[in-house]
Amino acid sequence: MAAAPEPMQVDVSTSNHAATETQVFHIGTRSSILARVQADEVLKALRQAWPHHQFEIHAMNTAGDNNQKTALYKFNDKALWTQELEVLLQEGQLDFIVHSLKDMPTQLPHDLDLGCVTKRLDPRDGLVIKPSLKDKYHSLADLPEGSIVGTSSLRRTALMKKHYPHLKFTDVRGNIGTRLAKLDNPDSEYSAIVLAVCGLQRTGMENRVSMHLSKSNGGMHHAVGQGALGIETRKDDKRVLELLSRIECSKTTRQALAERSLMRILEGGCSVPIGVETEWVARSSYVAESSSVGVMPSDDYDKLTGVATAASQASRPQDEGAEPESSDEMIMRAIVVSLDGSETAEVETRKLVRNKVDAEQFGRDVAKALVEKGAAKILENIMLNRKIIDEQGQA
Ligand SMILES: NCc1[nH]cc(CCC(=O)O)c1CC(=O)O
Repeated sequence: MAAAPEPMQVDVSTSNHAATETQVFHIGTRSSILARVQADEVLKALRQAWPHHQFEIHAMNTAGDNNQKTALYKFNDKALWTQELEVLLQEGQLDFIVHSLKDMPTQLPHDLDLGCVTKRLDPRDGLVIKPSLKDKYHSLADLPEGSIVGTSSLRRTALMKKHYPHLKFTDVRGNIGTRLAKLDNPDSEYSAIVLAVCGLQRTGMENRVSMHLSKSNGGMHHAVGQGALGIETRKDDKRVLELLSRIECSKTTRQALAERSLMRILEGGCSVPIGVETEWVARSSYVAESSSVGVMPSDDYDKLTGVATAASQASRPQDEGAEPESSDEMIMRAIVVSLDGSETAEVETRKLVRNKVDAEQFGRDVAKALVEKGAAKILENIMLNRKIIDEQGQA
Protein backbone atom coordinates (compact mmCIF):
# COMPACT_ATOMS: atom_id res chain seq x y z
CA MET A 1 0.00 0.00 0.00
CA ALA A 2 1.38 3.36 -0.97
CA ALA A 3 2.01 5.76 1.88
CA ALA A 4 -0.14 8.87 1.98
CA PRO A 5 1.77 11.81 0.62
CA GLU A 6 3.40 13.90 3.31
CA PRO A 7 1.79 17.29 3.78
CA MET A 8 3.98 20.01 2.40
CA GLN A 9 6.14 21.56 5.09
CA VAL A 10 7.84 24.87 5.32
CA ASP A 11 11.34 24.38 6.60
CA VAL A 12 11.93 26.96 9.31
CA SER A 13 15.08 25.38 10.64
CA THR A 14 17.25 27.17 8.09
CA SER A 15 16.02 30.57 9.23
CA ASN A 16 18.88 32.51 10.69
CA HIS A 17 16.96 33.91 13.64
CA ALA A 18 19.06 34.02 16.81
CA ALA A 19 16.45 32.22 18.90
CA THR A 20 16.40 29.18 16.64
CA GLU A 21 20.08 28.98 15.85
CA THR A 22 21.66 26.33 18.07
CA GLN A 23 24.43 27.55 20.30
CA VAL A 24 26.36 25.60 22.91
CA PHE A 25 26.95 27.15 26.32
CA HIS A 26 29.49 25.90 28.85
CA ILE A 27 28.36 26.11 32.49
CA GLY A 28 30.88 25.97 35.34
CA THR A 29 30.12 24.66 38.80
CA ARG A 30 31.83 23.22 41.87
CA SER A 31 31.62 19.46 42.05
CA SER A 32 29.78 19.04 45.37
CA ILE A 33 26.36 17.44 45.12
CA LEU A 34 24.60 20.67 46.08
CA ALA A 35 26.56 22.67 43.50
CA ARG A 36 25.67 20.18 40.76
CA VAL A 37 21.99 20.27 41.72
CA GLN A 38 22.12 24.07 41.54
CA ALA A 39 23.80 24.02 38.12
CA ASP A 40 21.15 21.57 36.99
CA GLU A 41 18.38 23.85 38.26
CA VAL A 42 19.78 26.63 36.05
CA LEU A 43 20.29 24.30 33.11
CA LYS A 44 16.66 23.11 33.27
CA ALA A 45 15.33 26.67 33.38
CA LEU A 46 17.51 27.62 30.41
CA ARG A 47 16.43 24.58 28.39
CA GLN A 48 12.84 25.60 28.91
CA ALA A 49 13.52 29.20 27.98
CA TRP A 50 15.77 28.38 25.01
CA PRO A 51 14.78 24.97 23.61
CA HIS A 52 17.13 25.32 20.64
CA HIS A 53 20.31 25.82 22.60
CA GLN A 54 22.58 23.24 24.14
CA PHE A 55 24.19 23.35 27.56
CA GLU A 56 27.13 21.48 29.01
CA ILE A 57 28.01 21.38 32.70
CA HIS A 58 31.68 21.37 33.76
CA ALA A 59 32.30 20.56 37.43
CA MET A 60 35.53 21.04 39.39
CA ASN A 61 36.88 21.26 42.93
CA THR A 62 37.91 24.61 44.39
CA ALA A 63 40.21 25.63 47.25
CA GLY A 64 37.20 25.59 49.58
CA ASP A 65 36.51 21.97 48.70
CA ASN A 66 40.14 20.95 49.10
CA ASN A 67 40.98 22.68 52.38
CA GLN A 68 38.87 21.84 55.42
CA LYS A 69 41.25 23.09 58.09
CA THR A 70 42.16 26.76 57.65
CA ALA A 71 39.81 29.16 59.43
CA LEU A 72 37.21 30.21 56.89
CA TYR A 73 37.59 33.93 57.54
CA LYS A 74 41.23 33.81 56.43
CA PHE A 75 40.13 32.68 53.00
CA ASN A 76 37.57 35.35 52.54
CA ASP A 77 39.63 37.72 50.44
CA LYS A 78 40.80 34.89 48.27
CA ALA A 79 37.56 33.82 46.66
CA LEU A 80 37.63 30.44 48.33
CA TRP A 81 34.83 28.86 46.35
CA THR A 82 35.14 30.72 43.08
CA GLN A 83 38.70 31.42 41.96
CA GLU A 84 39.60 28.32 39.95
CA LEU A 85 36.33 28.54 38.03
CA GLU A 86 36.78 32.24 37.41
CA VAL A 87 40.07 31.63 35.60
CA LEU A 88 38.30 29.29 33.17
CA LEU A 89 35.57 31.89 32.65
CA GLN A 90 38.16 34.57 31.93
CA GLU A 91 39.94 32.26 29.48
CA GLY A 92 36.67 31.57 27.66
CA GLN A 93 36.52 27.87 28.46
CA LEU A 94 33.34 28.54 30.43
CA ASP A 95 30.50 30.91 29.46
CA PHE A 96 29.17 31.38 32.98
CA ILE A 97 29.42 29.92 36.49
CA VAL A 98 26.56 28.96 38.80
CA HIS A 99 27.29 29.73 42.47
CA SER A 100 25.48 29.79 45.77
CA LEU A 101 25.14 33.56 45.87
CA LYS A 102 26.17 33.39 49.52
CA ASP A 103 29.62 32.13 48.51
CA MET A 104 30.29 34.85 45.95
CA PRO A 105 32.62 37.56 47.22
CA THR A 106 31.06 41.03 47.08
CA GLN A 107 34.07 42.24 45.08
CA LEU A 108 34.52 40.26 41.87
CA PRO A 109 37.49 40.39 39.47
CA HIS A 110 37.27 43.58 37.38
CA ASP A 111 36.41 41.76 34.14
CA LEU A 112 33.67 39.58 35.68
CA ASP A 113 30.15 40.37 36.88
CA LEU A 114 27.14 39.05 38.74
CA GLY A 115 25.21 38.65 35.48
CA CYS A 116 22.01 37.07 36.78
CA VAL A 117 20.23 36.04 39.97
CA THR A 118 17.49 33.43 39.73
CA LYS A 119 14.53 33.01 42.03
CA ARG A 120 15.42 32.52 45.65
CA LEU A 121 14.35 29.51 47.66
CA ASP A 122 13.82 29.71 51.43
CA PRO A 123 16.67 31.93 52.70
CA ARG A 124 16.43 30.85 56.35
CA ASP A 125 18.71 28.66 58.42
CA GLY A 126 17.32 25.37 59.64
CA LEU A 127 17.96 23.59 62.92
CA VAL A 128 18.71 19.89 62.42
CA ILE A 129 18.57 17.85 65.63
CA LYS A 130 20.34 14.53 66.16
CA PRO A 131 17.92 11.68 65.33
CA SER A 132 18.07 10.22 68.86
CA LEU A 133 17.09 13.59 70.40
CA LYS A 134 14.69 14.76 67.73
CA ASP A 135 11.49 13.61 69.42
CA LYS A 136 12.45 15.21 72.70
CA TYR A 137 13.69 18.65 71.58
CA HIS A 138 12.34 20.88 68.84
CA SER A 139 14.16 24.21 69.08
CA LEU A 140 17.44 25.80 70.16
CA ALA A 141 15.70 27.02 73.32
CA ASP A 142 14.61 23.44 74.12
CA LEU A 143 18.12 21.97 74.05
CA PRO A 144 19.52 21.34 77.55
CA GLU A 145 22.33 23.40 79.08
CA GLY A 146 25.73 22.62 77.59
CA SER A 147 24.41 20.89 74.45
CA ILE A 148 26.80 21.21 71.52
CA VAL A 149 25.57 22.77 68.29
CA GLY A 150 27.77 22.38 65.20
CA THR A 151 28.35 25.27 62.81
CA SER A 152 31.39 26.87 61.20
CA SER A 153 29.69 30.14 60.44
CA LEU A 154 30.77 33.25 62.38
CA ARG A 155 27.31 34.72 61.95
CA ARG A 156 25.44 31.66 63.20
CA THR A 157 27.79 31.21 66.16
CA ALA A 158 27.64 34.87 67.20
CA LEU A 159 23.85 35.08 66.91
CA MET A 160 23.36 31.85 68.84
CA LYS A 161 25.79 32.98 71.56
CA LYS A 162 23.66 36.08 71.93
CA HIS A 163 20.29 34.36 72.08
CA TYR A 164 21.13 30.90 73.42
CA PRO A 165 23.97 31.37 75.94
CA HIS A 166 23.17 28.00 77.56
CA LEU A 167 24.52 26.17 74.49
CA LYS A 168 28.05 25.39 73.28
CA PHE A 169 29.23 25.77 69.70
CA THR A 170 31.86 23.86 67.75
CA ASP A 171 33.06 23.67 64.19
CA VAL A 172 31.51 21.26 61.72
CA ARG A 173 32.95 21.32 58.21
CA GLY A 174 32.35 19.52 54.95
CA ASN A 175 29.50 19.43 52.49
CA ILE A 176 25.91 18.87 53.59
CA GLY A 177 26.08 15.08 53.50
CA THR A 178 29.29 15.04 55.55
CA ARG A 179 27.86 17.37 58.17
CA LEU A 180 24.67 15.35 58.51
CA ALA A 181 26.70 12.14 58.83
CA LYS A 182 28.76 13.70 61.64
CA LEU A 183 25.56 14.73 63.43
CA ASP A 184 23.91 11.35 62.94
CA ASN A 185 26.87 9.37 64.28
CA PRO A 186 25.62 8.35 67.76
CA ASP A 187 29.15 8.85 69.16
CA SER A 188 29.51 12.43 67.91
CA GLU A 189 29.46 15.34 70.33
CA TYR A 190 26.78 17.26 68.44
CA SER A 191 23.20 17.52 69.64
CA ALA A 192 22.26 19.59 66.60
CA ILE A 193 23.69 21.46 63.63
CA VAL A 194 22.48 24.52 61.74
CA LEU A 195 22.33 24.41 57.94
CA ALA A 196 20.78 26.55 55.24
CA VAL A 197 17.24 25.30 54.55
CA CYS A 198 17.66 25.80 50.79
CA GLY A 199 20.60 23.40 50.62
CA LEU A 200 18.49 20.71 52.30
CA GLN A 201 15.56 21.51 49.98
CA ARG A 202 17.69 21.22 46.90
CA THR A 203 19.13 17.88 47.98
CA GLY A 204 15.75 16.49 49.03
CA MET A 205 16.41 16.54 52.77
CA GLU A 206 14.19 19.34 54.00
CA ASN A 207 12.47 16.80 56.26
CA ARG A 208 15.57 16.95 58.47
CA VAL A 209 14.68 20.51 59.53
CA SER A 210 13.19 20.63 63.05
CA MET A 211 12.80 24.39 63.04
CA HIS A 212 13.10 27.19 60.47
CA LEU A 213 15.08 29.99 62.14
CA SER A 214 14.40 33.67 61.59
CA LYS A 215 14.61 36.98 63.36
CA SER A 216 11.00 36.83 64.48
CA ASN A 217 11.17 33.42 66.13
CA GLY A 218 14.50 33.63 67.93
CA GLY A 219 16.74 36.32 66.53
CA MET A 220 18.49 34.36 63.80
CA HIS A 221 18.95 36.48 60.67
CA HIS A 222 20.20 34.59 57.63
CA ALA A 223 23.32 35.28 55.55
CA VAL A 224 23.55 37.79 52.74
CA GLY A 225 22.45 36.10 49.51
CA GLN A 226 21.41 32.85 51.19
CA GLY A 227 18.95 30.77 49.19
CA ALA A 228 19.68 32.44 45.85
CA LEU A 229 21.86 31.35 42.95
CA GLY A 230 24.24 33.89 41.48
CA ILE A 231 25.45 33.48 37.92
CA GLU A 232 28.86 34.95 37.21
CA THR A 233 29.61 36.11 33.67
CA ARG A 234 32.25 37.99 31.76
CA LYS A 235 31.45 41.68 31.99
CA ASP A 236 29.44 42.97 29.02
CA ASP A 237 29.11 39.52 27.41
CA LYS A 238 25.92 40.45 25.55
CA ARG A 239 25.32 36.96 24.17
CA VAL A 240 25.35 35.37 27.61
CA LEU A 241 23.49 38.21 29.32
CA GLU A 242 20.67 37.92 26.78
CA LEU A 243 20.57 34.18 27.38
CA LEU A 244 20.32 34.65 31.15
CA SER A 245 17.79 37.49 31.00
CA ARG A 246 14.99 34.96 30.52
CA ILE A 247 15.67 33.19 33.82
CA GLU A 248 16.45 36.21 35.98
CA CYS A 249 14.13 36.97 38.91
CA SER A 250 13.77 40.71 39.24
CA LYS A 251 12.61 40.59 42.86
CA THR A 252 15.39 38.31 44.05
CA THR A 253 17.94 40.31 42.07
CA ARG A 254 17.04 43.51 43.85
CA GLN A 255 17.07 41.76 47.25
CA ALA A 256 20.47 40.29 46.39
CA LEU A 257 21.93 43.62 45.29
CA ALA A 258 20.64 45.38 48.41
CA GLU A 259 22.02 42.69 50.73
CA ARG A 260 25.36 42.57 48.93
CA SER A 261 25.78 46.32 48.86
CA LEU A 262 25.17 46.40 52.64
CA MET A 263 27.83 43.75 53.14
CA ARG A 264 30.32 45.29 50.71
CA ILE A 265 30.43 48.41 52.83
CA LEU A 266 30.58 46.73 56.21
CA GLU A 267 32.99 43.88 55.61
CA GLY A 268 35.76 45.72 53.79
CA GLY A 269 36.78 42.43 52.18
CA CYS A 270 36.82 40.49 55.45
CA SER A 271 34.49 37.90 56.82
CA VAL A 272 32.33 39.39 59.57
CA PRO A 273 29.11 38.35 61.32
CA ILE A 274 26.34 40.14 59.46
CA GLY A 275 22.79 38.83 59.42
CA VAL A 276 20.02 40.10 57.20
CA GLU A 277 16.43 39.57 56.11
CA THR A 278 14.78 41.27 53.16
CA GLU A 279 11.19 40.93 52.10
CA TRP A 280 8.72 42.60 49.76
CA VAL A 281 5.58 44.22 51.06
CA ALA A 282 2.81 46.05 49.28
CA ARG A 283 2.82 49.55 50.74
CA SER A 284 -0.94 49.73 51.05
CA SER A 285 -1.26 46.50 53.00
CA TYR A 286 1.77 46.83 55.24
CA VAL A 287 0.68 47.88 58.72
CA ALA A 288 2.78 45.91 61.20
CA GLU A 289 5.56 47.83 62.89
CA SER A 290 9.10 46.68 63.29
CA SER A 291 8.59 45.69 66.89
CA SER A 292 6.16 42.89 66.08
CA VAL A 293 7.59 39.66 67.36
CA GLY A 294 6.15 36.21 67.07
CA VAL A 295 6.48 32.89 65.40
CA MET A 296 5.58 33.11 61.76
CA PRO A 297 4.27 29.89 60.27
CA SER A 298 6.29 28.72 57.31
CA ASP A 299 3.41 29.11 54.84
CA ASP A 300 2.71 32.68 55.81
CA TYR A 301 6.37 33.49 55.52
CA ASP A 302 6.43 32.15 51.98
CA LYS A 303 3.45 34.27 51.00
CA LEU A 304 4.90 37.37 52.52
CA THR A 305 8.30 37.13 50.92
CA GLY A 306 7.38 35.55 47.62
CA VAL A 307 9.91 32.89 48.51
CA ALA A 308 9.33 29.66 46.66
CA THR A 309 9.81 26.25 48.15
CA ALA A 310 11.55 23.76 45.88
CA ALA A 311 8.21 22.13 45.11
CA SER A 312 6.28 25.31 44.41
CA GLN A 313 9.11 26.64 42.29
CA ALA A 314 9.07 23.56 40.11
CA SER A 315 5.37 23.94 39.35
CA ARG A 316 5.27 27.72 39.12
CA PRO A 317 5.72 29.52 35.83
CA GLN A 318 8.64 31.93 35.69
CA ASP A 319 6.43 34.95 36.14
CA GLU A 320 8.35 36.62 38.92
CA GLY A 321 10.79 38.27 36.58
CA ALA A 322 8.15 40.89 35.86
CA GLU A 323 8.54 44.33 37.37
CA PRO A 324 6.76 44.58 40.72
CA GLU A 325 3.87 46.89 41.46
CA SER A 326 5.21 50.38 41.89
CA SER A 327 3.86 50.21 45.44
CA ASP A 328 6.22 47.36 46.35
CA GLU A 329 8.52 48.20 49.17
CA MET A 330 11.44 46.26 50.45
CA ILE A 331 11.94 45.76 54.17
CA MET A 332 15.46 45.09 55.35
CA ARG A 333 16.33 43.86 58.82
CA ALA A 334 20.07 43.75 59.42
CA ILE A 335 22.36 43.03 62.33
CA VAL A 336 26.08 43.18 63.03
CA VAL A 337 27.10 41.17 66.07
CA SER A 338 30.36 40.78 67.99
CA LEU A 339 31.88 37.30 67.88
CA ASP A 340 30.86 36.54 71.47
CA GLY A 341 27.33 37.80 70.90
CA SER A 342 27.60 40.47 73.59
CA GLU A 343 27.30 43.53 71.34
CA THR A 344 24.98 44.20 68.45
CA ALA A 345 23.95 46.94 66.09
CA GLU A 346 20.55 46.32 64.56
CA VAL A 347 18.33 48.11 62.06
CA GLU A 348 14.96 47.59 60.44
CA THR A 349 13.87 49.89 57.65
CA ARG A 350 11.96 49.94 54.37
CA LYS A 351 12.08 51.72 51.09
CA LEU A 352 10.52 51.71 47.64
CA VAL A 353 13.02 49.75 45.54
CA ARG A 354 12.07 49.93 41.88
CA ASN A 355 15.31 48.96 40.21
CA LYS A 356 18.88 47.80 40.73
CA VAL A 357 20.18 51.30 41.44
CA ASP A 358 17.58 51.78 44.21
CA ALA A 359 18.51 48.39 45.61
CA GLU A 360 22.22 49.15 45.93
CA GLN A 361 21.45 52.53 47.44
CA PHE A 362 19.13 50.89 49.98
CA GLY A 363 21.93 48.56 51.07
CA ARG A 364 24.26 51.52 51.55
CA ASP A 365 21.58 53.41 53.55
CA VAL A 366 21.14 50.45 55.89
CA ALA A 367 24.92 50.09 56.27
CA LYS A 368 25.12 53.73 57.25
CA ALA A 369 22.30 53.31 59.79
CA LEU A 370 24.11 50.30 61.27
CA VAL A 371 27.34 52.26 61.58
CA GLU A 372 25.43 55.00 63.39
CA LYS A 373 24.23 52.36 65.84
CA GLY A 374 27.75 51.16 66.63
CA ALA A 375 28.52 48.58 63.92
CA ALA A 376 31.89 50.16 63.11
CA LYS A 377 33.16 49.65 66.64
CA ILE A 378 32.08 46.00 66.66
CA LEU A 379 33.76 45.36 63.31
CA GLU A 380 36.92 47.20 64.31
CA ASN A 381 37.27 45.01 67.39
CA ILE A 382 36.92 41.87 65.30
CA MET A 383 39.68 43.01 62.93
CA LEU A 384 41.94 44.00 65.82
CA ASN A 385 41.52 40.64 67.55
CA ARG A 386 42.30 38.80 64.34
CA LYS A 387 45.45 40.78 63.90
CA ILE A 388 46.57 39.89 67.42
CA ILE A 389 45.79 36.20 66.87
CA ASP A 390 47.58 36.15 63.51
CA GLU A 391 50.69 37.79 64.95
CA GLN A 392 50.73 35.40 67.89
CA GLY A 393 50.52 32.56 65.36
CA GLN A 394 53.63 33.84 63.60
CA ALA A 395 55.66 34.27 66.78
N1 LIG B 1 28.47 27.66 54.07
C1 LIG B 1 28.54 26.85 52.92
C2 LIG B 1 27.35 26.98 52.05
N2 LIG B 1 27.37 27.78 50.98
C3 LIG B 1 26.13 27.72 50.39
C4 LIG B 1 25.37 26.86 51.12
C5 LIG B 1 23.98 26.55 50.80
C6 LIG B 1 23.11 27.70 51.12
C7 LIG B 1 22.93 28.68 50.02
O1 LIG B 1 23.00 28.32 48.84
O2 LIG B 1 22.66 29.86 50.32
C8 LIG B 1 26.12 26.36 52.17
C9 LIG B 1 25.72 25.38 53.17
C10 LIG B 1 25.02 25.95 54.37
O3 LIG B 1 25.16 27.12 54.69
O4 LIG B 1 24.29 25.18 55.02
